[in-house]
Amino acid sequence: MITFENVSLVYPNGTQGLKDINIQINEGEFVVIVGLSGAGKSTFIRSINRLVTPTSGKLMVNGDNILSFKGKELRHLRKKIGMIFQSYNLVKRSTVMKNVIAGRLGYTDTWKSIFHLFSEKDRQLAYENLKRVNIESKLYSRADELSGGQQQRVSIARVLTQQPTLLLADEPVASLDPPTSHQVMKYLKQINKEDNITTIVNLHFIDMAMEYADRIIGMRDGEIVYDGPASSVSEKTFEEIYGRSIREDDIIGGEEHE
Ligand SMILES: Nc1ncnc2c1ncn2[C@@H]1O[C@H](COP(=O)(O)OP(=O)(O)OP(=O)(O)O)[C@@H](O)[C@H]1O
Repeated sequence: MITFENVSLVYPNGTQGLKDINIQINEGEFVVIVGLSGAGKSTFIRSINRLVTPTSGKLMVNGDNILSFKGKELRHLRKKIGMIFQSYNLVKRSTVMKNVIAGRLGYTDTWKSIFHLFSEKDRQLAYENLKRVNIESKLYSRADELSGGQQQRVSIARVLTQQPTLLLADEPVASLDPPTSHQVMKYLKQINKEDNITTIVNLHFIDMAMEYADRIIGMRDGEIVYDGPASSVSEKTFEEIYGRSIREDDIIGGEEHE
């Protein structure tokens, strides 16, 4: 369980990224955060694995206030939180397998990881996870030989190999075309349901949010301005969150290719 209690974040230049956030996210939920560019979605998500550090309040993750975490505690927290980025963050010149097995780094002694001494069990786990996202045939390809959608699937396999209890995805489909975006979102949703991994995704397309979210949190100017089940969200809700009428470019459209 994740609880934000009066959490605010002021960046060093004085910009207020988060303003007095109070919210609870329960185990196993699939939450989508929506809001215009600059609303604070990334800041919210990155606070949870302390890529950014809120400047006041309490941020409880499974009973601990992670805002006081340093060193070993922080490494332990990050080991259990998988992160998916818009830009995939793969090591481009490395093979798919090497990228995926890197998910085990948090569990491997430093000296072993330097020499790539991963156990057979770790290799098997990496392979199984590549199979889950249907990309095992690319095992020996270099990451930069793959399409954007394939690279994002590899990054999902890497995160699964980390065996996280929580998955954060910061605009995971922002660089993909509509069919590929649906495919990636379907994998994320499937993993959330099958493995009961709490999943928090930032998205800016409202049709995607409505299709895949169980719960939608709307942000504007660093504040939470909406929180409710996806089933009760309408175009009007988004207009309230965005503070303007909905435009064509707020919708991704399309469907997954079979
Ligand atoms: N490192 C930083 N230093 C100063 N201000 C920042 C920093 N990172 C973000 N901000 C500011 O904080 C606010 C929230 O940004 P954030 O990136 O969280 O929004 P977002 O909703 O994720 O937007 P986007 O979809 O464009 O990434 C914005 O005003 C942004 O300019």
